Amino acid sequence: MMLLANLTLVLLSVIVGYIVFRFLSKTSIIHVLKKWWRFLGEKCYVYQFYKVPKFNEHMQENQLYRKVYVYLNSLPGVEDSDFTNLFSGNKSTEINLVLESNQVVLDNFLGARLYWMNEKTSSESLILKIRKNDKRRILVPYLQHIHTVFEEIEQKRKEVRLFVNVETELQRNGRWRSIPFTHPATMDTVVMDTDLKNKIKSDLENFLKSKQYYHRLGRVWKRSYLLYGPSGTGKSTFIAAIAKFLHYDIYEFDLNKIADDSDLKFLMLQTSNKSLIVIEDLDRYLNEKSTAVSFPGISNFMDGIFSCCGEERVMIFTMNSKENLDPTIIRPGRVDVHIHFPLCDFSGFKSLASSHLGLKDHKLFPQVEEIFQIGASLSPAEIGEIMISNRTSPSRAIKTVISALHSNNASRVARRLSGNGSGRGSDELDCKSGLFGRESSNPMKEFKNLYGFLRNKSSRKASLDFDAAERENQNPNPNPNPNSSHQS
Ligand SMILES: Nc1ncnc2c1ncn2[C@@H]1O[C@H](COP(=O)(O)OP(=O)(O)OP(=O)(O)O)[C@@H](O)[C@H]1O
Ligand SMILES: [Mg+2]
Repeated sequence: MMLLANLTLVLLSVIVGYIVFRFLSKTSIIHVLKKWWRFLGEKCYVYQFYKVPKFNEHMQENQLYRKVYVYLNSLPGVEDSDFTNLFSGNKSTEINLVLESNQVVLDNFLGARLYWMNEKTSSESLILKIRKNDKRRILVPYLQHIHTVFEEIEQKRKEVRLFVNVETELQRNGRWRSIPFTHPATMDTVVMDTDLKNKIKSDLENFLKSKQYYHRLGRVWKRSYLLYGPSGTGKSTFIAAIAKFLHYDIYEFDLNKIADDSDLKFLMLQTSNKSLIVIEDLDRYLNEKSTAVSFPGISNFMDGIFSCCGEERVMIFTMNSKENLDPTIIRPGRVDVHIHFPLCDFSGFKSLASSHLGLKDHKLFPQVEEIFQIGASLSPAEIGEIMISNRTSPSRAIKTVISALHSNNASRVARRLSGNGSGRGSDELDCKSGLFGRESSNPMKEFKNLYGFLRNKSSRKASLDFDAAERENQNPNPNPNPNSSHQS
């Protein structure tokens, strides 16, 4: 009897507690209590105040004010402030929160609480309130942190531009012409092995944070990527995605419009930092010797030794094939990361079906998988095109992909029978006709192996190679890598 009464009492207290909690959380009482609590807590400390005025005594704008202002308006704490202004941003859907005058916004940094007030009296200024105990420990790193965040925000706001070099005679306006870069590709829209994509993203992010590291090594702060694979596999699209990801301008070098080595150097010196330096189809220039720039000229350019005045460049070179090249052109240090873009396999097909047709599964998928397994393949560009033209009927789209794969397979077998299909050179010839042979019998498996290779063995290689697993297996003693610690 006693036990039952106790149980009822506990149950009743839980119900009452729950109702009170619901009531408090639905009303503002809990916020009022929190505010009082904070107010009482604040009274127990001694504070120091710093004023950041908007203008100096000569009425010139204080750059620090602008940095702090942009930083504060990006803080999640602005949303919690009692009063916040809403403004439309640069893009039509963008809404910015801007702190109202005399509102306080709270920030946390390295375990310390900091209070900012947007003071608008006779002169505008921002006031920082910080506990005296915390001041010595955090003030300097906190101001550096504000500077870094401000730079990141500014970089993201900046319009990305595409620069192309023009012939010498137009020199009076400079050699670069630019337009806003509005390519719609993003890291999300590029079809690629997810692990590999994440690995590349984090490689880029690590690069951005590595200024001190590169300087300590006495190296130019640049990172170079080689994107190679058959036509239509997404190399150029991936460059666009990287530019968006980094918010970097693109400088695309057309080597046919460059007079000689010193002209190349001159153009490089005219690029700005925080930019992508791109040479598309580098293998074509080198193999066909179609440019007036010499081999050492290109090598020096790739080494980044021209970036005397600015840095933070990401260099990207694309190629259809690494074969038939002088290997020194893509040696470690000159090219840091090799990324293979293979033809589609079944998993790539499924990603395209999902993005282009909204299909996660379909009764014809097993049939598609089967034909991929016997070695047929198309480029993502070809499969994507078929899907776009048949997007009103997913079944028709898949059937068309199946017949395209069948005819690819038939021509592959015919080539093999006629003795022309065994070498990689002939695969590349096929690239030009639009129907491709495969560089490996199972590119995605190869991709995954390669990625596994990167994860397990990158610490021993100077350049990351997403296509080196097989070579690595044949060579149990690869060169040790002195620079690997920042790479993975
Ligand atoms: N992996 C992919 N993910 C998404 N779209 C792709 C992919 N590969 C190709 N495409 C689509 O195919 C078209 C051609 O791709 P892209 O120009 O990037 O190929 P590429 O590898 O640069 O070819 P090339 O070697 O001929 O220059 C683009 O419209 C792109 O949207
Ligand atoms: Mg391309």
